[in-house]
Amino acid sequence: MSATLAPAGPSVVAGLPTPAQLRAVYPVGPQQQAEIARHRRAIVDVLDGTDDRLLVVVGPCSVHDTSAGLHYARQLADVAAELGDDLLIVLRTYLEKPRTTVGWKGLLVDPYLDDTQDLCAGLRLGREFLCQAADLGLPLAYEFVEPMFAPYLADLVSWAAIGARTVASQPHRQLASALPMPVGMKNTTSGDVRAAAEAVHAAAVAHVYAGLTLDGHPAVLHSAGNRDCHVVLRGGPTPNYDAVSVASALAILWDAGLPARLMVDASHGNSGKDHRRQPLVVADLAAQLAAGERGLVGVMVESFLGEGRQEIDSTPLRYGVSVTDGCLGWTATRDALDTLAGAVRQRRRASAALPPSPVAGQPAGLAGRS
Ligand SMILES: O=C[C@H](O)[C@H](O)COP(=O)(O)O
Ligand SMILES: C=C(OP(=O)(O)O)C(=O)O
Repeated sequence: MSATLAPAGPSVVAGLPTPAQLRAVYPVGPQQQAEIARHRRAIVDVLDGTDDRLLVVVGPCSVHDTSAGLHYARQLADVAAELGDDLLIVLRTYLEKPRTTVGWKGLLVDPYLDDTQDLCAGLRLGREFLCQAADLGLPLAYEFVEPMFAPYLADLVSWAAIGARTVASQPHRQLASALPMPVGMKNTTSGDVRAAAEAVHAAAVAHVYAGLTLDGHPAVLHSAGNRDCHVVLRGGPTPNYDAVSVASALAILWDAGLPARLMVDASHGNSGKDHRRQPLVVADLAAQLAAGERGLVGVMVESFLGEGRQEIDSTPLRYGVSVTDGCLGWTATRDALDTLAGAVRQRRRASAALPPSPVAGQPAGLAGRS
C-alpha cells in the first residue's frame, strides 16, 4: 500500500481579526457585563444548591439562521420570566458543532451553509448574534469546540459545555479551567462518565498552557482553575438518564471528592437522537426531582421553533427547523418546561417536609470554593 504524505502544513487562506478587534466592533457594555456576571452567579447558586431552582439549558442544537435564533430567544425569554420561580432557563446559542466524522461545523465555520467556510464572516455574524441574544436578557449557553475561538465569544457566555467528543482533551480541560463561567462536562460518546468526572477534576485546578492573548499574540497562559464545573449525562450507546444511572454517576463524583451534582441531557444518546423521545426523558427526570433528588441540578433540552430536523442542503430550508440534530418544536418545549417547573415545586414541598440535609454536592475535595 503506498503512503500519501501530508503537505508540510496548512496553507493560509485569510487572516482573522484578533479577539480584541472583534470585541471592539461588537462590544459588551457595562450594563450587559453586569447582567452576565449576575447570570453566572445565579447559575453557580443553583449548582451549589443554595438556590433550589433547576437549571434548564434549552434551545436549538445549532443556530444556522440568526433571525430564527432571535425569534426563538424572544419566545423563550417570556417563558423564562413566567417560570422563573422554579427554573433558571439558559438559552442554547451553539455556533460550533463537533462532528463524529465530517459535516457542517456550525455558523462560526460555515456561516452561509454552502461549504465556503468563511470563518471571518462566521466570527462577525456569530458575535453579533450573541450580543443581540444577550440583549434579550437570557443567560447564554455555548459549547466551546475550537479553543482558539473562545476569547472571541466567552465574555458573552454564562454557561459553557465541553462536549462528548472533546471532554478527554487536555486543551479543552485547560480552557475550562480558565473560563469565567460554570462548565458542563459531557460523558463521552461511548458512555464513559468517569472521563467527564476527570474533566471536572482537571478543570478545577490551575494550569499553565500555550494560547493566544486577546491581542492575538501566542503566549504562555496561566489559568486559575474553575470550581464551577459539573458532569452532564448525555447517554452513549444506551441512555443514562434513569434514577439508577443518576445515582451511579453521583457515586462516582462523591468517590472522586467532587461535588455530587449533575445535569442530564434529554437529547443525544439519551434520546437515541430521536427528538420525540425527549419528553419521555423529561418525564422520567421530573419523577426523580419530585421524589426529592437534589443531585440533579440541571436538565438540557434540544428545542427550536419547528419540530425535527432537515438536511442542510434542503431547498428551501424550513424556517426555525434544526439542520443538525432533531429538536422538540415549540409546543412540546413549553410542555417540557411546565413539567420540570411542576417537579421542582414538588421537590421543594418534599424537602420542606424533611429535616435539613446537606445541600447537593458538598464537595470533600473541593470544599470552600470561591
Ligand atoms: O449535537 C449535534 C451532533 O450530535 C454532533 O454535532 C455530532 O453530530 P454527528 O454525529 O452527526 O457528526
Ligand atoms: C454536540 C452536542 O452534544 P454531545 O457533545 O453530547 O454530543 C450538543 O449538545 O450539541
